[in-house]
Amino acid sequence: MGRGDAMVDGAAGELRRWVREAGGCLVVDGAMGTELEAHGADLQDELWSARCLVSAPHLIRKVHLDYLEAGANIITTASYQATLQGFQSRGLSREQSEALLRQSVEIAQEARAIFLEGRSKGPYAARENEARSTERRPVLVAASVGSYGAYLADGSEYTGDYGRSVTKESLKKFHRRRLQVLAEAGPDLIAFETIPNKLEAQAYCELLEENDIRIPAWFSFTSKDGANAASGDPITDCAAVADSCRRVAAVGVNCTAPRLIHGLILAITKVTSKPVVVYPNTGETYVAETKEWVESAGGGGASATDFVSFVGKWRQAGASLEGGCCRTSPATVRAIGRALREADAAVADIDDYDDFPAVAVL
Ligand code: MET
Ligand SMILES: [Zn+2]
Repeated sequence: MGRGDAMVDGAAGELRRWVREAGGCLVVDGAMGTELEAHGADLQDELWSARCLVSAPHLIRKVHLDYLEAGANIITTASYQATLQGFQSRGLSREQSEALLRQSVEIAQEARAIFLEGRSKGPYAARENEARSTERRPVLVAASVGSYGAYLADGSEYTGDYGRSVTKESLKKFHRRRLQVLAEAGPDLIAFETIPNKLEAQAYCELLEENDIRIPAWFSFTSKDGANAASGDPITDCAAVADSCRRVAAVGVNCTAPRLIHGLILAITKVTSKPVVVYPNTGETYVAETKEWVESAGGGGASATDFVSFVGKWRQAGASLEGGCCRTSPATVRAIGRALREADAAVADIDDYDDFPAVAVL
């Protein structure tokens, strides 16, 4: 990390300020795609959740609002699988496609406005206690950029296998305009999600620089073994790429089994001091052919309760942004927030002991 470089603290520094304002950690929302499906949306389509940008924007707004009500500090837009190439292959014009990308950000901003307004004058007596403890909590919109594998819709975000013809330049070309459009829509953060390999992280890093994107970004990788990104590139190599990029504010892992997360946090914190973001799935496996999630061979699936039992451990290991990915829900996010508050209260208690004479600790 180029210390002394003002921009380094620009991106990571701004995010750190939000983390501080939230009391030490930020709650990221849960799944968008699978939550839309849980509400009855049919996403058996190559555009997946992006399909709802066209057909059911009100549903997307509802999911954002549900996560805000559940205590999320960060809501992630429905642009994960929204690409100009994907929309245009469906016959939409370039203008229409760009408008849909912008709308993904606008829908989230609208949900935030409704949420904040409701809190200032709305009837939230029943939520009073909870509202008070989170009164000044930051509420941020992260524009989702799914990996190239998400566009391919063949599950390759979980294998990192893009084939030989895909180069850093072709990845840059693929993501460039989409990134520009999303950035121009004015989100607070850009979430590069389910990155399966080092090459794509390098491409993003160069794009952020070349396009002078000043919105703090996070790079979030997928892993199947707890030590490497999905492609087999060591997670430390991937995190080091993110660390070297001054526009990157946080580094982490998403859509990965909960049981693998602890080791990954420990590995990532070896190579970067940037904030760490984790938002695992429930531990099930995605089958691209049928577009379904199935129980992983040998188990490993985590119920909401199991998932939440990990939260404090991840916090201790160094994660300061936590949420959920596929198959998690507002209930998971509510439980994550509660577990994080408990973990931080426990740490505060231990700190208090320092003020007592040693004998009092015994
Ligand atoms: N933010 C995206 C979503 O929850 C991430 C999907 S990972 C396959 O829909
Ligand atoms: Zn996911």
